[in-house]
Amino acid sequence: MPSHASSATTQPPASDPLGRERAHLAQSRAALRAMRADVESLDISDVTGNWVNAAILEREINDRIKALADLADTPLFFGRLDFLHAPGAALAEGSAGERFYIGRRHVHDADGDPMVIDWRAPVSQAFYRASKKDPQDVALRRRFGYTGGELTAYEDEHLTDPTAEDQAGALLAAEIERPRVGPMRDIVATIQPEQDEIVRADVHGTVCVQGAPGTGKTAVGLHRVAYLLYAHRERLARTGTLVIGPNRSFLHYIEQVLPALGELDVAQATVQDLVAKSAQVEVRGEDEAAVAALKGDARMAEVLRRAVRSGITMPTEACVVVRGSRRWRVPAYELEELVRELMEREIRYGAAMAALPQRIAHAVLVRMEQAGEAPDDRVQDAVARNPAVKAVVKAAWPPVDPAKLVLRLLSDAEFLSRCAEGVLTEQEQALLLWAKPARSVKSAKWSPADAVLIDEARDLVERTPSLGHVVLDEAQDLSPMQYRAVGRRCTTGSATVLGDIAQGTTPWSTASWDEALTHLGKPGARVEELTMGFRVPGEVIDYASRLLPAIAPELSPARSIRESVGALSIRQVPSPGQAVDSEALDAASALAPATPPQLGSAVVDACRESLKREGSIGLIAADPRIPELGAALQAAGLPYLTPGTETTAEARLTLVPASLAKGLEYDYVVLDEPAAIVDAEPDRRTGLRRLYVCLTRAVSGLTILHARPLPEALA
Ligand SMILES: Nc1ncnc2c1ncn2[C@@H]1O[C@H](COP(=O)(O)OP(=O)(O)OP(=O)(O)O)[C@@H](O)[C@H]1O
Repeated sequence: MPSHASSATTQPPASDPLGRERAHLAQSRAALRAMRADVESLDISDVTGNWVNAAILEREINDRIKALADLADTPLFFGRLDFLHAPGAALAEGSAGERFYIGRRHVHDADGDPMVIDWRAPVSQAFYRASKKDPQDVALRRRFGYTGGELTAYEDEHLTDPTAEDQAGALLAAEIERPRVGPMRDIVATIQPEQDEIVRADVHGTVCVQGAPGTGKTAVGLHRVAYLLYAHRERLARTGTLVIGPNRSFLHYIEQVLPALGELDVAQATVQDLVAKSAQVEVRGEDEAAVAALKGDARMAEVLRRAVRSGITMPTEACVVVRGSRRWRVPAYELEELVRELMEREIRYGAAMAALPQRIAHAVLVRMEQAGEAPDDRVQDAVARNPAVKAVVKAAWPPVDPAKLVLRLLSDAEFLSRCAEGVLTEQEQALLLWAKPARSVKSAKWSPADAVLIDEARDLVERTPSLGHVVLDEAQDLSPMQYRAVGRRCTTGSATVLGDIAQGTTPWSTASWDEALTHLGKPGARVEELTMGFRVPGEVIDYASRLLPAIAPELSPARSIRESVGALSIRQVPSPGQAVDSEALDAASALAPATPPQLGSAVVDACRESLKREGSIGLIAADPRIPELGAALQAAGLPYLTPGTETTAEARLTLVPASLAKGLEYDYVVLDEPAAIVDAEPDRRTGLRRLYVCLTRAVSGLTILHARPLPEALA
């Protein structure tokens, strides 16, 4: 079997297979260095005519140099495929019997022959999908283990040999259990078949992924963007890609994954960032839950549609255009017809406003022609700009400022009632109105939900530009109006929607994916389910899943890839004079759910214990308990970070408010007082869902400390 590695001059003997693989790695590294040196030595002085081109080219070259960087602590390839036959003429890279090394990026030698194949190339797909049942012509799949940047082990699967025993699994387990320090890592080496199906799904279709905590939804979404950028580079570079996450600390946690895969140009934002930017208002206010839920209700779209069009007025007088010595008259009934016709067409308000003067001018031109004149396009444009025509347009189809319009809706009861009639009840209308109406757009205390309304109004006036692909993570928390806001940013593109109904913690959280996809404007999109958990140990996920009947009865519990015994520890901290009898505690907590100071010191002890192990530690607690625990950690001399700050080998403990825990993970989690986490939410189901999120953040171990009784299902 020909191999590019075999051309090496210092080839170790066949009796040292690992040595041979290391030699191929060394040669690949040298080839990558040569590729980088080629780019660095490019002289662009005579190909760039002006400084703008030069700047663009220079940026592209710099990006290319960055993309060709050799990551010191990961080897250039993580796998090898030996095919039995020619993979097929349609495959871009590869020929009969050849051996392929699969890695993060493509590396070729001086002759242009591949040393490492990009994991996204068609030929690499077999690395993720081939199985004994369907070997896809793969004779051998080899997975490499590594420490730092050096290969230390390998594991073989002989897919076409029925007598061969599989050893695969240990490296995957080691990869998953590798202690977490720093931001989220890529999973290219160990993407699983069910995940790969989603990663490589067609760019034209929207995919929605329901998955229990830790099933790899975020990882899959990020790898999907990287895959799509590889497969449709030009198109997506033009239209743009965007990853939407729930908050800044989450975005910070995931921000290194795509650059590590060589993708530097993917935008990241929260829904709030996105709409506040386009709405051009400062968000400084908060709505009460009921008000926010109503503002996020899809019915608001109809209210806004009516509001935007509320100023349209039928002309009652003729339009008289004077040109030279002649006067041209378009009667009121004809103007009305033009306005009605535009109203019936489903075009944006602003586009119709721009079309109306041209329509009126056309009516004038028809009259000119009837009178024997031969006006051309320039005359039509001049007529469209005529003050008489402008005056008619301004009165009939007045300009709309989206923020001012929403301000009026929320302050003017009569206007709101006109726009909301038959859509919202009177009580609902009353709920929407500001107690103290704002004077101006600038001084108004806009809430996040208001910004979404303004964004919707803006889109009714002027089409929001669409991106090529949008990944929407933690989607279950979006309101229908937020789904619409995301949907209009991918009207001509596609989306990957990731979420878990059981982790919905907003009052408006998604009840069904079909409904959510309809609001997104992608009805009928494929819904896939991921069921294998990679984060949470079996014992912990089983424990957390006891909450499912109360929080999402339609979902089945996730399975875990690992059964690590002893991963879960539950400790009750009795306070002096307080019975540990749960009935008594229930009665006590109903009155005043105070938490004894002993809990704080037990929590500090648990943190100290966890810090003796390797990896990151998250202390998760109800938001109101954070100041007290922060003080306790400080008093004990334990330095801690806040979410979004990168953990390092020196600073490994993060104090996490329950409201920010979603999407994050730590090797060891110390969970403070579950009852307080439940109580911090407006209703019990949301509280239990928040607790479910917090219980499922640990990779290796979870310690729960409580003084108050645990919620029933967990007791
Ligand atoms: N195929 C895989 N190989 C190795 N690790 C994986 C794999 N899939 C997922 N993981 C790891 O499992 C952990 C959980 O993944 P991820 O955060 O994507 O899950 P999630 O479904 O988004 O979880 P949550 O619902 O809690 O947000 C991460 O550390 C991720 O790197």
